[in-house]
Amino acid sequence: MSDVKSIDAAQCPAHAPADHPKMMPAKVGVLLANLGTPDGTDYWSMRRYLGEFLSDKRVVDYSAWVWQPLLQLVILTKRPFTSGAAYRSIWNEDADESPLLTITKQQTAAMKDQLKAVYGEDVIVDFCMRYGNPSTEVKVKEMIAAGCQKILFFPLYPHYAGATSATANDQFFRVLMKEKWQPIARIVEPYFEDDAYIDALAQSIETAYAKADTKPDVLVCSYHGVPERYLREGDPYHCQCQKTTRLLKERLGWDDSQIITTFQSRFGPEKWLQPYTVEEVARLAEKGRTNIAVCAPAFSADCIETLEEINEEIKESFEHAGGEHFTYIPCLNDSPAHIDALSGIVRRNLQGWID
Ligand SMILES: C=CC1=C(C)c2cc3[nH]c(cc4nc(cc5[nH]c(cc1n2)c(C)c5CCC(=O)O)C(CCC(=O)O)=C4C)c(C)c3C=C
Ligand SMILES: [Fe+2]
Ligand SMILES: [Fe+2]
Repeated sequence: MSDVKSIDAAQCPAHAPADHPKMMPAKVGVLLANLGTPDGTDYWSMRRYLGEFLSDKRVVDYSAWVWQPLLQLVILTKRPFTSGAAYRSIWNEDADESPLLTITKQQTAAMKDQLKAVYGEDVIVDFCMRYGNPSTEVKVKEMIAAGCQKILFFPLYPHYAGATSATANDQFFRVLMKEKWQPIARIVEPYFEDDAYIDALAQSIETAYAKADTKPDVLVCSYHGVPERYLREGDPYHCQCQKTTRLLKERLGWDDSQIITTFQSRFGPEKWLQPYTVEEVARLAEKGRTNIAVCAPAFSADCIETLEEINEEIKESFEHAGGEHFTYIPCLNDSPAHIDALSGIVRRNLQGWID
């Protein structure tokens, strides 16, 4: 059974008058964090979201003097329309929210169930977003108000990137900076080589291959890109992606001809990590590899970049170049193998705090 050490007002008789702040029984918080998503597909919802996201210097690191006029006067007058249309094509109309939000809620509910079975009521599980809602600030404050004296912060990105994991962590610590009584904090490490994560990916691929009418010639592992310069400046994201593909290849017992690494979602004029997925799938089709599968191991949940970019734009590029069969393999989302992997990572990281 779990045992969270606590202090309460009774242990502090000298300060027990009526105005003593209310002391909750001590809990441990597990806060899952993803990127964020717009509240709606209209121009202003899109502009608010993109404005916050693209003003983050961890994402676009140009000097504000150069970048902000371009962003505010050019990019944010056009992109909210084009991105809004892309989001509309994948929007979860029933819940009136983006798929990323729906799936993150499902993942959180499944994690809550698993961790409650182990730790009972002593662990509180919730999620937050780096941009938009529910914000990191609101969720951290809620956890503190609920008595979380320790918080495990878990950015749901298998691979570390300054533009994702680091900025999520920055935001978490920015919130803690304002607290009189700061909770003890831990950050979960990137899990790109975690056995259970690789196994969950492998299982999803084996299932998709077993269902396919004809076995794909090649599996394209398409990772979200970053500017190539970020790699030269020390960001390990590229190497961690390459390692995931290698481990996946070994786990599947395949050779180099059966699986490749590519990068997608290029933004702006700079050179990004290569090869670009959109070009590589066309090259594959031209070389006669007309039956391909594509998976997206860098995304813990399906989102605009997978459901729209891969399954619409990239598929179109492949078919335009003569490709015949395109299978998109969904992200791990709330699949039992994924939830087991994530829960295992959380349990390892809670050791010493709660047993
Ligand atoms: C402009 C630079 C961008 C960098 C660098 C970048 C890195 C990066 N992003 C993800 C994961 C996601 N990105 C998503 C959407 C998205 N990404 C960018 C730009 C950069 N990303 C934009 C402008 C957008 C919005 C959509 C659009 O207008 O094209 C999402 C999906 C959000 C959703 O609501 O569905 C995810 C997830 C990673 C992993 C990464 C670097 C490693
Ligand atoms: Fe992105
Ligand atoms: Fe590398």
